Amino acid sequence: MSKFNYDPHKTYEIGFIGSGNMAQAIGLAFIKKGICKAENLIVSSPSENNKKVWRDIGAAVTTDNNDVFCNTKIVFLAIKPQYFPKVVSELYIKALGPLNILISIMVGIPLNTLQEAFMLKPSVIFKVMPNTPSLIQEGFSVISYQNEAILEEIEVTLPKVKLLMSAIGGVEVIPESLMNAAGAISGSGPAYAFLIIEALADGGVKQGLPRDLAVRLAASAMAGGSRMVLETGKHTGQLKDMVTSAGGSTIAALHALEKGGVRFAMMDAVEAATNRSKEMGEKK
Ligand SMILES: NC(=O)C1=CN([C@@H]2O[C@H](COP(=O)(O)OP(=O)(O)OC[C@H]3O[C@@H](n4cnc5c(N)ncnc54)[C@H](O)[C@@H]3O)[C@@H](O)[C@H]2O)C=CC1
Ligand SMILES: O=C(O)[C@@H]1CCC=N1
Repeated sequence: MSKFNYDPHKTYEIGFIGSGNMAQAIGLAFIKKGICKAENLIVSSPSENNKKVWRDIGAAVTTDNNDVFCNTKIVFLAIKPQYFPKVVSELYIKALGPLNILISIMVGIPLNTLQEAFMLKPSVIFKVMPNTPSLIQEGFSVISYQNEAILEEIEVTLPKVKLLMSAIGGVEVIPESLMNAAGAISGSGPAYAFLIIEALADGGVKQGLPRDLAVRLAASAMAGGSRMVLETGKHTGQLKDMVTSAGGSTIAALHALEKGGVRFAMMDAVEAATNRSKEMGEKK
């Protein structure tokens, strides 16, 4: 077992079981926003991959998940859902230390599966679907908790979870029944945006634009359009009509997009991600 900066006698504020892309997007943002000092943050994963960034900022790094689970107040489960059964089987569930909030960001894994595995008070376990723009504090997290949670207890823990996630972007508490569909848009959505930006840039390159200019133009148009939806509150159709001059260039492009089935494809994408999320949460 390799450990770096790890103090077995210390209680850590925030910990991640799994130190990969999403853990980094959240954890590094917490440190950048001053939510948690690096020395009070601990991560674990079996391999030495993606550990350098954590060492470089001075976080505690270990290969033993129990160093996180048994010594940390707020623990994020940031492993792939496929690894969850093995990970939880190796945790000292009964040797509970200072843990007072457990946040699963694993797509698909339902709250009742987490409850059965950890047997914690329902007000301790949360399911959160964040996204990678959290890294630049432009994320969005949907949050759900167990219906069985006692109101007085959830009124203590839920605000802490909302405060954490709101430090790195927007937050919304929703019923667990909506989490798969919500994650299909907000969790996976950044990947859809990157694909669209890449495709628009390809179109620009085909018309003679330098690649880097085409990418910047595409990304700015997507970012600006998104900000207009979020900040004006206008209907997307109204905003689209503000761009689409009669007989102009935009309507010609929109015609091509509709002919290419872009709307159909985007709806299919959300359905595919929702179904895959449900599938990953099903007990094997
Ligand atoms: N990447 C994203 O945009 C989002 C990811 N998520 C969820 O976050 C979780 C992690 O996803 P990513 O960060 O993208 O994957 P990743 O592959 O980048 O990171 C997974 C981490 O888990 C570690 N790991 C593997 N086996 C382990 C074990 N037995 N014990 C401890 N750590 C172990 C790996 O070494 C790696 O550090 C997944 O459940 C995913 O559904 C949720 C929302 C968005
Ligand atoms: O692709 C995945 O499974 C994860 C969950 C949402 C974004 N990435």
